[in-house]
Amino acid sequence: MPEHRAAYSCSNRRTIANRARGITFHKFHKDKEVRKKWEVALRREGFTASYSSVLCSQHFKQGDFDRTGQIVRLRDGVIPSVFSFLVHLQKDHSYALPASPTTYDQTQGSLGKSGKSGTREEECHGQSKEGKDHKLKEKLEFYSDLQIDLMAKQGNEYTKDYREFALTLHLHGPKAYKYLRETLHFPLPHPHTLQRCSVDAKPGLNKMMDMLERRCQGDQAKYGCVLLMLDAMSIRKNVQYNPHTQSMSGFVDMGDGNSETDVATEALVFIVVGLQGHWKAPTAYFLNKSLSPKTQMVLLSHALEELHARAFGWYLSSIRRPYGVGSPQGDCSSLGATCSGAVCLAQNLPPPCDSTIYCTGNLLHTVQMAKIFKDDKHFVDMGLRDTPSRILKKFQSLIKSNQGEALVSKLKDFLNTSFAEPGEEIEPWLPPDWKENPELLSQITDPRLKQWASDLNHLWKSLGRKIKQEVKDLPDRHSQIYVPNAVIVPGGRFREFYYWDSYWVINGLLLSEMSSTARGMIENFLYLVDRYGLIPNGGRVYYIRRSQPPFLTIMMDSYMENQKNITFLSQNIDLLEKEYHFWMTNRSVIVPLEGANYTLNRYNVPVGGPRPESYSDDYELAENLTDGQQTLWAELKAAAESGWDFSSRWFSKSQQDLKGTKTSSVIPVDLNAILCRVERTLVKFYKELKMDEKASKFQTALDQRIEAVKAVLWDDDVGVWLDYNLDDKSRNKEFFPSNLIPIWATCYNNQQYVDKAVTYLENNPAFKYRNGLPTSLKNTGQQWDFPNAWAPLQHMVIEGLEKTGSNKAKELAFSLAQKWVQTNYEVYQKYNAMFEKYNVENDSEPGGGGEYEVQLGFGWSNGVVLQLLDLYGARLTSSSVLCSTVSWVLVTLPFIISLWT
Ligand SMILES: OC[C@H]1O[C@H](O[C@H]2O[C@H](CO)[C@@H](O)[C@H](O)[C@H]2O)[C@H](O)[C@@H](O)[C@@H]1O
Repeated sequence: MPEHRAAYSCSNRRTIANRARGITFHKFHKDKEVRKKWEVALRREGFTASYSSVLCSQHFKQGDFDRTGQIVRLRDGVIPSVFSFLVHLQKDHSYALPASPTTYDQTQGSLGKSGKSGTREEECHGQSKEGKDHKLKEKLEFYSDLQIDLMAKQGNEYTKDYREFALTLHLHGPKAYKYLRETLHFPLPHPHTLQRCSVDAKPGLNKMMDMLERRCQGDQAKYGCVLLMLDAMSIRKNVQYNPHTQSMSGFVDMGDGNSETDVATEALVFIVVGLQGHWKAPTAYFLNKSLSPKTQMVLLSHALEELHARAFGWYLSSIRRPYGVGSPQGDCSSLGATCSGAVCLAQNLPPPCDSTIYCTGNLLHTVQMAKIFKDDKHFVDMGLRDTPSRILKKFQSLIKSNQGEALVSKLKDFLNTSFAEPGEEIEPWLPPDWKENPELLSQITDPRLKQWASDLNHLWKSLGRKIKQEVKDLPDRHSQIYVPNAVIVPGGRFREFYYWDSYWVINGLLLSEMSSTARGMIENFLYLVDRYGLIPNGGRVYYIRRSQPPFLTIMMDSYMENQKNITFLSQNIDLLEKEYHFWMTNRSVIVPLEGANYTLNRYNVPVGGPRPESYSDDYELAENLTDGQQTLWAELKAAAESGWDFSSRWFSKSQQDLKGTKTSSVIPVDLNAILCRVERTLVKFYKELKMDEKASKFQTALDQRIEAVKAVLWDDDVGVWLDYNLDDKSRNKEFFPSNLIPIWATCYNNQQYVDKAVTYLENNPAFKYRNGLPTSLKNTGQQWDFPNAWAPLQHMVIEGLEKTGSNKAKELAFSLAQKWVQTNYEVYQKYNAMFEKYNVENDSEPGGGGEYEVQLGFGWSNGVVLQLLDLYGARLTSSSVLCSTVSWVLVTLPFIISLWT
């Protein structure tokens, strides 16, 4: 009767050679109970020993044998314990790489409960799950780059790679393996043969990562969006000698090459699960003994970094912790996650956008950190000359074959050949509604100001841009976001539209009688709300997950005041409301104060990674932080969302510099004032549209906000509105022009607030500067601080004061307008240019500081000057009264002298 070797992967036979090596063969024990134990020890599903089943002596420990007699016998009751299991057989017992389809399904289930998986999946690609067959097909596709090699295999020899592939495929999906082998007749080894193959399944990262990376490059949509699972489980102490690899296993092994003497009692397994496409891949495992939560976190962040470096887009990590080790809450919070109980879902922040060229990945990191361009924005504004996946492939091979100095020079060549210069995707655009002599010019008395206003009117032509059709056709080759209508850009490095800048641009355009251009820009914003649910900071993909101060409804108000186009309003009112809801859903927070709860808004951008357009600055700023890098980067983005990037306004009390930026802890006066004005405008719009229910809904929202602004932001001692800090539970007493924006927004219900605030301004040292109202009184070197002054802030303060009805306020308003116009005019005379910001301290100088050179152009500065000339055209002068007297004397002196002589 033939013998059956019962042990998995055992190839020993009764041969002379084996007998010479001392290998003996042993029948299964007669005793039922002992026999059962042997069967279990074999880990063969459904296996029952028959009379002919045998085990060779290599599956027993030395001490299991009684060698006293002539025949080598097994001692009574011993159980075989030495096996070289393939990893997929280890799963039920110890350190298995969880590869069965059930693991995947369970994962889906647990995520489903938390409500995260579905949401992420939809957010990522918006598709639903597919059927079983499709799953199988996908598994096969997953390996498609290896199929050609397989079909080409000749002869009986299986190469190492080939064996590794076969083992990995079998591990990954036995059904797929069977299908390939039996239905498609791939020359794959029989699963039994496979059992004899040794596999390099050592702890640490395995080759799956490489395969995934290849897959991801080929199909970013399907493979770029992944979930990283970390599973920790207890294992039985089990030290074994593996004759195939001639090594011992069972000790602590972190895959770092260090030999440990402790026996492993725990296994950590990392599995990458495709959120789109139903695939999963075990990518790493570690054997350890009571791993500290901190080390677990280190391993997890390495795994995340690995994904990041290999250009995987979105990822979440789900952590199942072993019982009784550490506090899940503490561990998860270091990753910015929230947990409950022993199971927690750590959500890694999404990157600024999904592009593995413009927003995440090794290419972005390498180019920006090589500092090839003076301004990081240069690289992320370049278009691609080829598909993203081909460009990434080229980059990978460049990296592989070049290091050190050679890399930078090769990178430059690569950028020259694979990328287009910034701006090639847009063309200059002459606004068709541009007019030589808008009515506004005739209202300006000072001839020099009149000429200047005419120059500014001409500037619209140089700031007009139309996005080329190719951006619409091949969006993934451009960082520029497609919008249907041409735009007026700020200028300089800002080659795309900016959200809040456009409010002052549109106001200026309306004064220049260019209402079609203004309307086109508003339509673009409506299109963006419709498409993305928010208006991005600016017209680039790297701005897509953050916005800017919400001016859309107020822009529409400017347009409506000018054009009275009720049809346009009624066609788009829903989108105005949709944008409002974005802010209320994603940027609101409940502020508990003195026993009441108030709903107010803040800037908050839960998005990870450095800002792509300022990558190296952000990266270096956070470089020495042991934890909290992601948090700092998110806070910097929130500051950018405020439009005040950067400012002492967002610094925390304990750290008064850029590293201390904690924007999301601040309830900003200006944001809430702007939303007050949005709510008031929506009430007005709905009344005009005779939609009373909606009007009263927004009236209620407005009333509630006015109450909340009063309770939380009004400070009766200081006599003005102040930012409220959620961490310190206190108001920031520093001067900022934003403290006065509620006047502009009419976000109060009692005139006495205005009177007090006017007195506050009049007595504030900030008011004394002859070149305008500074952004703050702190000189931090940041651009939204002293000594810089910005057009939008001057405008909101001046227009607010002007409309209060108080004479004192109107006087202050005019005085500020005169200072601002004069400063801008003097700088214009000196540099023949308009700037984005100005210096209140030094005469005739633009502003400075911050992370980039001061820019010329400049959209909002032009718009604000035109607005002030419209408001006070008959009174404003190009120089101060003293200066104008002197210049009058100088002009008229020769005439006087001639009369005299
Ligand atoms: O590149 C750095 C930052 O540049 C922009 O901010 C500044 O310019 C914008 C356009 O004029 C303006 O809206 C903003 O208030 C300025 O601080 C950009 O908006 C930022 O997101 C970007 O990080």
